[in-house]
Amino acid sequence: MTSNVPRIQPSILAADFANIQDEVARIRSADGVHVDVMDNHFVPNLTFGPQMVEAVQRVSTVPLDVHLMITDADRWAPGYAELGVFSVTFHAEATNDPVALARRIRAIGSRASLALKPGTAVEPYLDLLPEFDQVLVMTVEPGFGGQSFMAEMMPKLRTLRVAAERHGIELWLQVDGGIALDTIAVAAEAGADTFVAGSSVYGAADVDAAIAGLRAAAAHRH
Ligand SMILES: O=C(CO)[C@@H](O)[C@H](O)COP(=O)(O)O
Ligand SMILES: [Fe+2]
Repeated sequence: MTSNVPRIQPSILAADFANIQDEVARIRSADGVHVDVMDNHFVPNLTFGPQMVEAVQRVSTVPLDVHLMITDADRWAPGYAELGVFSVTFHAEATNDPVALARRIRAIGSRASLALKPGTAVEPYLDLLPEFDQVLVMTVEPGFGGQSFMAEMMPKLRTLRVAAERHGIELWLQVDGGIALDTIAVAAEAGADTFVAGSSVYGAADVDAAIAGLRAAAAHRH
């Protein structure tokens, strides 16, 4: 995945599941593909498991950014790293030991990413940031695409950006939920550099134009 910012990662949650190979090919101009794994327990929705992630990995020309919305991440997340995906995101609310899990994911060879639900404070994690490659600040309640962007999450991004600079680390700051042309600049200005976009990309008539438009709107603020 390019380390050039801003990075745009369309979410295949908004794609046509009956046509997934073409849907993944359609976003080849993006910086990655975001794959939302949901288990009907951590969130009230059910999507894919490792078999589907492996299939997407086989046909994708862009790196896979796997977002695990599952309980018991300590048990299941390493298996996704073993598929060879670029990045594995697990939720802070779903692990007993985020540092140990991040170390396992990194040792297997994927980037380790920590996600925070809207109600989860960022402060307890600030001293641990060097253990992670990315932090995902959710800007909707996880579970569904097509929800409204929560601008009140922006202080978390600012806090994370300052803390990453204090640590002197290259931490990717990802936002997920309601990212569109009218919200991406706000998130970029608050410090995000990596943007998940489901409906605003897959719902567009011209997917390449949507990706380019998002990139331009976010770049404006960097
Ligand atoms: O993780 C999630 C939802 O829980 C996301 O990745 C959604 O897929 C984003 O969809 P949009 O809000 O961009 O439509
Ligand atoms: Fe997601």
